[in-house]
Amino acid sequence: MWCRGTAGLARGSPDAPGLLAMVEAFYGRAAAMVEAEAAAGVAGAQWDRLPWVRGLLETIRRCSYVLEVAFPLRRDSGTWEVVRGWRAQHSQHCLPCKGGVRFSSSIGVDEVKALAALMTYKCAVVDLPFGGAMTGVRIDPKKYSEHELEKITRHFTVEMSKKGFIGPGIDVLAPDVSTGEREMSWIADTYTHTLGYRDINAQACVTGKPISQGGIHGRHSATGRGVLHGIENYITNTDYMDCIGLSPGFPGKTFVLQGFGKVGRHTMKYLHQYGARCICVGETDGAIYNPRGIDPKELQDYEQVKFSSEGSAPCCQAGSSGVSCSFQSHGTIVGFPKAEPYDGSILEVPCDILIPAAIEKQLTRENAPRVQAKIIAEAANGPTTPAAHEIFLQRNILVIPDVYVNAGGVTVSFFEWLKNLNHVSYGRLSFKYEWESSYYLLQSVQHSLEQWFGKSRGEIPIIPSPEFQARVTGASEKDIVYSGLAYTMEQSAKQIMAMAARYNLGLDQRTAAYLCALEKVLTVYNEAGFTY
Ligand SMILES: NC(=O)C1=CN([C@@H]2O[C@H](COP(=O)(O)OP(=O)(O)OC[C@H]3O[C@@H](n4cnc5c(N)ncnc54)[C@H](OP(=O)(O)O)[C@@H]3O)[C@@H](O)[C@H]2O)C=CC1
Ligand SMILES: O=C(O)CCC(=O)C(=O)O
Repeated sequence: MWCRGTAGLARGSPDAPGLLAMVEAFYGRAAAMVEAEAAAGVAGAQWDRLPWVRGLLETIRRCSYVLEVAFPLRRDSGTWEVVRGWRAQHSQHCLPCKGGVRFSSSIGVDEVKALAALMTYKCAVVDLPFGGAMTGVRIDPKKYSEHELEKITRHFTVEMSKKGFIGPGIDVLAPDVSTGEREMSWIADTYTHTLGYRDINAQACVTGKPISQGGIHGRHSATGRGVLHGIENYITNTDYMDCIGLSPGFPGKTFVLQGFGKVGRHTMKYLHQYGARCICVGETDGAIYNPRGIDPKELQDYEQVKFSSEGSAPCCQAGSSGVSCSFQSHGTIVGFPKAEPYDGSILEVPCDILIPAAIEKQLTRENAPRVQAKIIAEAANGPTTPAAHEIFLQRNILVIPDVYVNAGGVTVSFFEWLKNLNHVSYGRLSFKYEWESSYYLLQSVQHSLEQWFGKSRGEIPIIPSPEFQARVTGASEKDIVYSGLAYTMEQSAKQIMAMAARYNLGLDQRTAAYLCALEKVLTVYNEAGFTY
């Protein structure tokens, strides 16, 4: 295979200042490549084909709807303030739209539009029947009490309900930065008791819920597990590893993680389980380094120290579900005793795999030349600017793009949504039947052997292998979810790699992933038609 594709390098791209400009630059590159081939493939008069395809591509690029909300909040202190937020529905080529809810003091309408567009492309890459959406609420959640956060979440949900920006068939929300099960639970409860009260599927208006509210086993860890599989599909591919000069497989590889939140901590756990060694973790308030490796469980335990009855440290936030909390927390990785504090830029630490799992625009024209990893797995959305993307291509660094590698979360959200629409958990109807089928199968093998060979030496024992035994007795909803997730990530990796080969893109997997997404969305628009 070609390590350095000719197509990707030909077009330079300015280092886009904003996330929206970045996503549009990546989109524009893929759109320009697909245009001619797409025009050749559509029906209609020769002269009309290119304008038609260009019209479709421009329609896909633009965000379809944005709801801007401003509402008053009475603080616990008795003062008032106005909270602002947005829900963007980037594309309705498939319904419902799907995407997370972010609480951040730096979010604005353009970031929300960009993140919604990424959701459209991501869902298409992993073949989920959703358009893309995103919510941003401009608050610093650390400055609000739980009671205030609940009021904000519920108020925002009501506003979205009134305007058709939430509903199981319209627009389905999910966790993102600084939101989790607790907020999803408030959203589900608010919607089902207001606009959704006559809808038996109302719970499916949001995913990432606690199990008691219709959540699914495995959603917590889904994005991290998806990142594991996303990297696995490349790191076990000898062609790609030869290109970047890395031996295949996880064992012995080192990695650096930025962001020890919901996505980062699970990514760290799985990579560690698969034999890779985390040597550096960075958070907003500091970083830690240990070249011999940092144990993910020990780090998590340090961050969330078990509650001691006399203790007085603040209660943890992670996994918050509204129920009383049984942990005390350092609330930080800083001070972890089995690592040194690290003062430099963690993105530049020598390692095999760099995993930005925090926020956007971390890898830029400025620091990209100093990155020393061979693989960058974009667990976060939009961590790499277009200029950095070009630098990584030139430096033969493999970037596994966000629209593929962090799609595990939304994939399992899809499974949760289906579970809610089906009103039954995965496997409930079939587990016992399958167990009995396996039992009867073994029994009939035993009887057949005994009929053939006789029973002179007693019954012929049939001993299931541990793997078979575990499969028939130990299957759970989580097993089914994990297997569906692994399958999805594997299929999509194959599609992206095939696309990269078709367009001679070499290591430019981002453009290949965008091309996969574009082809699929284009097909929907082309076959459905898109104007009145
Ligand atoms: N949750 C999900 O299912 C999915 C999330 N993503 C993406 O993954 C990323 C992380 O999301 P998620 O884990 O859910 O969010 P969380 O809020 O759970 O965690 C984010 C973590 O990153 C830390 N952080 C923020 N800024 C920086 C920084 N500049 N340097 C180092 N650490 C930083 C935060 O610390 P602090 O709290 O102190 O600011 C926090 O610990 C986002 O880009 C999100 O869009 C992608 C797919 C799915
Ligand atoms: O599960 C979802 O719908 C969205 C998850 C998410 O935040 C993302 O994929 O960026």
